[in-house]
Amino acid sequence: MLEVANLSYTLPNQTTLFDDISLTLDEGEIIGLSGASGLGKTTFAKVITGYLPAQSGEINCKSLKNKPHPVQLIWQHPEQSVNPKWRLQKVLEEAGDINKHLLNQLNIPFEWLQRYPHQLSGGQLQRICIARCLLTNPSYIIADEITTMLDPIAQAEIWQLIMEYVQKNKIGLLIISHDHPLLENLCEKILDFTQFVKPFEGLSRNNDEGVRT
Ligand SMILES: Nc1ncnc2c1ncn2[C@@H]1O[C@H](COP(=O)(O)OP(=O)(O)OP(=O)(O)O)[C@@H](O)[C@H]1O
Repeated sequence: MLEVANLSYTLPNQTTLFDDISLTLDEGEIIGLSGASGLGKTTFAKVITGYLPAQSGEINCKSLKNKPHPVQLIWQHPEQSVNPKWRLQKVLEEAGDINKHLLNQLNIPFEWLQRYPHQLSGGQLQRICIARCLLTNPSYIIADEITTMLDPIAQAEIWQLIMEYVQKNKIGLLIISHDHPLLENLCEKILDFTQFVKPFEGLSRNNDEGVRT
């Protein structure tokens, strides 16, 4: 089980982004996390996956000190999360030995591996990023707005592939999204990030409709 206890995060300007988050994610469990833009969901994801240090609170799970990290993040913008100068073979090899069966499962033709990132569409490149994540054999995955920029057909295809894989391999999945119908469709429960956020003094944030509050 992945356990997050009393996690808080304060920005360099001393604004507390989120405060006292505690949650658990079991292997095989699928949880949604929603909340308005700018509240700190991506920052929270980066702390859990080790890209940012935990300033206070605790993150516990089996093999947390191992490399690769047992909790892997799939980012919103695939084109920003790969080295544009690397062929996709090198992008994948960074995560582990390339597994042809996995590439087949994700509908990734082997010939794509000789291409550069800009030679794939957004949806195709996101499948490469998902493959890179899965090649690390994660116990938990955080999917941060991973299909927001894709058309509905590419979105449906990606979610079908991920759901099949995580269910078969009992991976815990935290889906961060503004898309409530998607979360209701895929998740056993949905958490509202707003509960972890203290109101800013003298500042405003966007709500889900993009309206300043
Ligand atoms: N290192 C930093 N220095 C200053 N501000 C930061 C830093 N990191 C994040 N922020 C700010 O913290 C806020 C939360 O950002 P974050 O990306 O975590 O929010 P989010 O809830 O994921 O938003 P979205 O739903 O739009 O992706 C933003 O206003 C962002 O500009």
